[in-house]
Amino acid sequence: MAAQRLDGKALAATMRSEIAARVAERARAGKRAPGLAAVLVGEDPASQQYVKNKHKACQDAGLATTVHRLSASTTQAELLELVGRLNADPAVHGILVQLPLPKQIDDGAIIRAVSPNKDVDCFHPENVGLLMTGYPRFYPCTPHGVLQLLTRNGIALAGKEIVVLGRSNIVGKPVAVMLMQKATATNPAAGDATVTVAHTRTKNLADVCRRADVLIAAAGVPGVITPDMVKPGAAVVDVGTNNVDGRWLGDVHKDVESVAGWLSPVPGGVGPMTITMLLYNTLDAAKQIDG
Ligand SMILES: Nc1nc2c(c(=O)[nH]1)N[C@@H](CN(C=O)c1ccc(C(=O)N[C@@H](CCC(=O)O)C(=O)O)cc1)CN2
Repeated sequence: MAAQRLDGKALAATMRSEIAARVAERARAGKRAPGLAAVLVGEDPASQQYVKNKHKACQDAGLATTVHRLSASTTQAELLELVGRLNADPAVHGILVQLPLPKQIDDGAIIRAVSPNKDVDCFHPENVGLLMTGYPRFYPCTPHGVLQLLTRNGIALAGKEIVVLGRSNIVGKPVAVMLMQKATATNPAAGDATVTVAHTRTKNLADVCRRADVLIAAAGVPGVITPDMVKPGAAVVDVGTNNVDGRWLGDVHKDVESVAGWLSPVPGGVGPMTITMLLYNTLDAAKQIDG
């Protein structure tokens, strides 16, 4: 039997209208529109597309959004100067610097320069620390999108065996932390699950993955999860967005469809949720800053 679809496009549309309604409510109360400043350095085609999609999603939901496009030869000092101006601008509640950055720029220095109060990507070490210790200021967008996709489809996580394939700072590490954390009133996006983090050096990777009730594939390797690595009926979330010859391919092989109980597609799964959770965080930042 074919897996049920974890439809990120449909859930993103629902959540974006919920966000738009809350933005409209704030406008009726005389509050300033939540403002997002996106910074794009260079001409990487995928990054250009992501920023364009983020900008449009913000506009559609009634957020105030600006895109700052800088040339590929921008220096670190020039980028720091722009980030400093955005930090000081009261109309900007959220700042996102699209990654990856060109080689001459130290992305860690830029991430640390964004005000933690406006860090809607949740990449700043202060926000990572708050997330890790169970007092999140923001939730990182892709991990939060994964949790929403699972929980809003009725997939219970508490006590489940979850395997995360991938250990990046953007996805693997934070999604593992969120999935294992105890759910509390101050930390509702938490899974209460038993989590194993696997990666390219993991021994017996297929055996480890097959233990999972929920498998999160975030390795960035097209088709790396094959049907023999999946427990029958498991929920499989594909975080991979690999552009191969102009086509978007996930980390999950298409034949997994016949083994899994639930499967998120690529495109149309986690990607649209990542953008939605950015809108969610920008609204949240506006609430935290303006009330
Ligand atoms: N500052 C950030 N940089 C990067 C992040 C991030 O969260 N913040 N994540 C990734 C890229 N990313 C968001 O920026 C992202 C990747 C993919 C998608 C997406 O919607 N993918 C589509 C397929 C592509 C398409 O149709 O255009 C999908 O899966 O349906 C959105 C955002 C690295 N950099």
